[in-house]
Amino acid sequence: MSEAVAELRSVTRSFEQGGVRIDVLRGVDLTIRPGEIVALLGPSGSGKSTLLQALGLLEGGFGGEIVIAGTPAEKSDSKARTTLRRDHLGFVYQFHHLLPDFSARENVVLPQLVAGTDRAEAEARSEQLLSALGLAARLDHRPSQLSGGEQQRVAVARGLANRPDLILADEPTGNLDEATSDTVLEQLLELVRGEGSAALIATHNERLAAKMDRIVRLHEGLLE
Ligand SMILES: Nc1ncnc2c1ncn2[C@@H]1O[C@H](COP(=O)(O)OP(=O)(O)OP(=O)(O)O)[C@@H](O)[C@H]1O
Repeated sequence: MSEAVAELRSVTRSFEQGGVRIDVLRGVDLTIRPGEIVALLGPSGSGKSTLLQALGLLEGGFGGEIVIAGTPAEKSDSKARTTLRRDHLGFVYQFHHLLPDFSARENVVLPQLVAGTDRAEAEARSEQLLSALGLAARLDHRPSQLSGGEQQRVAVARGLANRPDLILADEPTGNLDEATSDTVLEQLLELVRGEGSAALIATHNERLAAKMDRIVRLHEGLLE
């Protein structure tokens, strides 16, 4: 059996607001295997973003165990978490957060340079990913010169740029119209499968979730 790319064991997270405590995650267990594409479903406010944040290693405050590529993250210091994130994780958000002053190509090149890839290789990788997403003619456009669906595709390319073992996607097509959302998600799934990455993709959309390998649902703080 190959090692899990990520594991949550009895993960908890509570928030306190106005003296009221909400237990958002109440003991979540989840194992994601290499190459597995998992849909994370649950109503608004059920904790999907919170669960993705547990795996994203940027936020604290979680109980239980979070294991990325065999390394228990809660026992790692912030430098080690940054390394884990850089070496194993890729992120795609609902709103693209592209750098407005950089071209599509540069937005995909930059995270690779940060990770130590040389520029020629990073540029080739960016062109390959953006072309696979139908953006070969948009490499030098800035985000403001791209449509919403095109911007989101650049964000997908950026999330995949460093060949992560696990993509964490929070409503990656949530701000797009239905037809565009379907196209972008299909392309995301095809690319992720082609690359052999695993993915955890939060969505409200059952139809899109059905195209993934497995569905997990958040209900009252637990996965079912
Ligand atoms: N920083 C915070 N402080 C207080 N409460 C929070 C915080 N972050 C999240 N919550 C609460 O935790 C619950 C789960 O939020 P979360 O964003 O994880 O849900 P979600 O399933 O992703 O929702 P949506 O589908 O609407 O994006 C919500 O009730 C939210 O108000």
